[in-house]
Amino acid sequence: MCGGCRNRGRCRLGLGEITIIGDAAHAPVRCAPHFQAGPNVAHGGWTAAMFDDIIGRSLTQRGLRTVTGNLTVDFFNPVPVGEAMIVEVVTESRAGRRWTMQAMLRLERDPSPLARAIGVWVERREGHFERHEAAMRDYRAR
Ligand SMILES: CCCCCCCC(=O)SCCNC(=O)CCNC(=O)[C@H](O)C(C)(C)COP(=O)(O)OP(=O)(O)OC[C@H]1O[C@@H](n2cnc3c(N)ncnc32)[C@H](O)[C@@H]1OP(=O)(O)O
Repeated sequence: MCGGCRNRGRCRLGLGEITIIGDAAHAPVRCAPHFQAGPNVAHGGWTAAMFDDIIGRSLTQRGLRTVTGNLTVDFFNPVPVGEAMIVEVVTESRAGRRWTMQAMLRLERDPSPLARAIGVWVERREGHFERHEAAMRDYRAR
């Protein structure tokens, strides 16, 4: 679970446990009603956040300490609210610290993709968060 939900013990995005199989992964997801945009349709930002979290956590579960470098989402069909869906993640390639990842979102019982994400995750250098904290301290002191 991400830092925002860990203390609550519940993923507010509605994302389930990730199963890792080699360099691929899958997870059950369900868009909660508070992320509704159009009638019974998920906000596109939910779909992007869901992909970001699932791909990032799948890498974390593989022992890789990464952050999202970039993320592109293709929206093929409206994503329903409250419906059981599956996200499938594959590793496209690795070059140095850069991992190119792809993921698909589909209904639990239908193979057609609703949305696809492709992006680059970058392995963090040691002290990543400490440098960020220090930069913010400097900024606030200005
Ligand atoms: C457990 C909960 C999991 C939840 C998952 C959620 C994931 C997230 O949302 S993370 C938050 C969003 N992302 C961020 O905040 C990242 C902000 N960016 C940064 O901190 C830095 O730009 C960072 C770490 C990506 C790169 O900085 P730095 O470590 O100095 O690396 P740098 O030397 O510039 O680049 C390293 C490599 O990455 C590549 N790279 C850097 N930035 C990007 C980018 N935006 N896109 C693609 N590639 C990139 C570089 O080209 C370089 O490649 P190569 O080694 O082949 O030359």
